[in-house]
Amino acid sequence: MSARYASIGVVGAGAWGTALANACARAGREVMLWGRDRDLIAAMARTRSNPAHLPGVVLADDVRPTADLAALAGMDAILLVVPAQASRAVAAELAPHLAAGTPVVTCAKGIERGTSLFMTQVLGEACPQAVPAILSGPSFAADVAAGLPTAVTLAARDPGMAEALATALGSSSFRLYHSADVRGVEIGGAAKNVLAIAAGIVGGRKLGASAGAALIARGFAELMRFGKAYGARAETLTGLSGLGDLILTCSTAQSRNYALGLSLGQDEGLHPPGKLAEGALTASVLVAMAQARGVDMPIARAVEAVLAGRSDIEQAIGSLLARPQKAEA
Ligand SMILES: NC(=O)C1=CN([C@@H]2O[C@H](COP(=O)(O)OP(=O)(O)OC[C@H]3O[C@@H](n4cnc5c(N)ncnc54)[C@H](OP(=O)(O)O)[C@@H]3O)[C@@H](O)[C@H]2O)C=CC1
Ligand SMILES: O=C(CO)COP(=O)(O)O
Repeated sequence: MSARYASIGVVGAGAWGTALANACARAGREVMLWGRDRDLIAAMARTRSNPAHLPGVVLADDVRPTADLAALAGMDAILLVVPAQASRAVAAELAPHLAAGTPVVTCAKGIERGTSLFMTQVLGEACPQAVPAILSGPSFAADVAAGLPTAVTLAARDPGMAEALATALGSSSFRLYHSADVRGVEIGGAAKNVLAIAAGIVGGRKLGASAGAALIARGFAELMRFGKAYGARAETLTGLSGLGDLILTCSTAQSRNYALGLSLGQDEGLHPPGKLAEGALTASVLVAMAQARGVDMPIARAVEAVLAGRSDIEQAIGSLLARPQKAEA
């Protein structure tokens, strides 16, 4: 066992937090998994499962569920796995329990509404004594929990820390590539969710596989333009956390963002209700940030207009198809 990062605190006992806790245990780490719902945490400890968020998955023996954030004090590193819009509040609650210099790896995919801040920037404000990092890439919680092969990227500004964390958390089935391009990794995860809603709409409207492929390619052009405008490296955007996650999330209704788009495309409204679809929350801030830097994102704009009720699906599709044909860029 690597001496570094032997103990990991996972903050957030949803689908992804539970899957990551199991992945960390598989990598030989000692894991504490925090959730806010005391009843659910007690049931998880008793039944060694999380039927509320990840049914059918057995919690690894080395994962200790807790409802007490203070119990995470002294953990070598923290994974913050709550929704993007809840990350500031939860990080602020966690802050008093963290030693200076503790890495906090955000695993949420989104941009904070109201502040237009990326997830590591939110962490920097809410938990200033922590060292922010990000984990993102093509990885459904159910696949990771089942031990199916997955590969994601972990980025920290200090390349040595990124590599040590990737080594500590990775295993043969959960492969972690490391990077120093924090901004690039967080942009890919946030933007792809918005574009996945568009892909779902294409699926729901039965526009065909060719249209689906065109949507991914043109969506990727938008992600690249946005990323470059906000300081991402091109090789990150073409990697696991950018193109890799865009392809995954735009391809299957296993994605909650795609499933939301599918429902919109079938004129069934914002279904399935109660399921987290980060893209629906990030769309407006992504579009506003694109506009602020003069980045053209017609697909993201169309998604935002549909979600805001300013456009119906036919108008949104019509506006995209009516755009002037131009050189590919
Ligand atoms: N699921 C996946 O396959 C993947 C998800 N992600 C990302 O991980 C993040 C979390 O998603 P996921 O785990 O799937 O979502 P879930 O809906 O499965 O779980 C969300 C978890 O966050 C908790 N939570 C929500 N709001 C708060 C709050 N204000 N304070 C404390 N806890 C809160 C919920 O608690 P409660 O149960 O009490 O509501 C729940 O435990 C998202 O940003 C998502 O994009 C990334 C990769 C894969
Ligand atoms: O981010 C994910 C896979 O990489 C999960 O996607 P959804 O949140 O759309 O389910």
